[in-house]
Amino acid sequence: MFVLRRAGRELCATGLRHRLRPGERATLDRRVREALEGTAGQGPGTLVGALPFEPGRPELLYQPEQLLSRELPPRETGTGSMGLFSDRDLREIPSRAEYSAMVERALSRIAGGNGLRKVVLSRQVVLEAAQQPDFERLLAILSLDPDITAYRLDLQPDRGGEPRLLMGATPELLVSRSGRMVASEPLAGSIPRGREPAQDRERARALMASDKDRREHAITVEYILDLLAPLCSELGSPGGMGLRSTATMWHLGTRIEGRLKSADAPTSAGLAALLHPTPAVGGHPRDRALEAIRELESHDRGFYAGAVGHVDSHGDGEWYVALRCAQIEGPRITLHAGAGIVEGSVPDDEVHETAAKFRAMLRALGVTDKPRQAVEAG
Ligand SMILES: C=C(O[C@@H]1C=C(C(=O)O)C=C[C@H]1O)C(=O)O
Repeated sequence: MFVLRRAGRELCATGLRHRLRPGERATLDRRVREALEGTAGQGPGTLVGALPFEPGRPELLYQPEQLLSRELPPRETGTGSMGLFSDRDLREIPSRAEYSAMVERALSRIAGGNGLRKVVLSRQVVLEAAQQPDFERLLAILSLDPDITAYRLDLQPDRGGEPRLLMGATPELLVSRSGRMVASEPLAGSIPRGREPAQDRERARALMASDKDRREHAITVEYILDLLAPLCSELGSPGGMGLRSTATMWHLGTRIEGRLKSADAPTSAGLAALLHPTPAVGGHPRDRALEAIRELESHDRGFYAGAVGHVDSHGDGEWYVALRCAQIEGPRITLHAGAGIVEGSVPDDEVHETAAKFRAMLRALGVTDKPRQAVEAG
């Protein structure tokens, strides 16, 4: 099953009819067009799926058996919890001290003058549950935050056995295409929400005023504008940079909108492949950042920080950055979170930022106070 659920709308796909032919990421747009032409008139005219973080790894993209797009009644808002981990423990990989040391190493590289300006480093929280979570319920709880898009992706849609899933609640639009209109809404520069309203407002103000976060943000916006500019006749960010929030985080965000020069421009999947990974999840310059991530991170990102979305036979569709997610394999749940490092980043702050980014999923899973303190401290 594949589900994408956001304010008032849900796209739900079941079954697998045709899997996209594997190939180089640079050929994704062509392969997507071929698949949509080859299956025209048979089954839904849409492919759904995800791109993994690593550009060299195979995508998971397929034509489903059924596709249902429907309006949803206004969402309930609030928070909920599954109470799954009452007496279980949680492991942080790498440990906070090791993550902090990774950030130091990244800062040395940035200062080292090889051109690296930004790198996003991530870490994991691994939970061993007593039982496999109820996926429907987890998605429903994640969907209570009106500022996110909740998603569910079966990682082995054509195989039986123990389910392997990616579920999450992302605040970030990588790219959407509707006819000639293209949009992207990168987020970069973050601070955890405050517990009290006055503290919360103060944090938002501090984020907007932070030179380090503004630089981190600007790198991402410039990168996306540079890549989209050759394809667009009009392109800009009319609203400029502003604050975005989720139930647990403040972010700096910019909505970028453009008009494609030609109807033959890349499909939404092709645009996702062009932009991904942006400096919001990789770094800048892209290849240097990917090299640094491969050397400094010891875990596999899989689909975390990749892109999840859909594309139809007109090329339309939307792709979200696969953030705030958990990979679920039976009772084992792996959460991922990362933070952008630029000159001026403070290792301890990045530890706290990543801890806060785990919160939405940990709360939904109902991790009890003991492990929650371990992750939420600060
Ligand atoms: C990498 C993550 O988030 C990304 C990094 C951000 C930052 O460094 O400020 C902000 C939003 C996301 O683009 C994550 O949530 O794991």
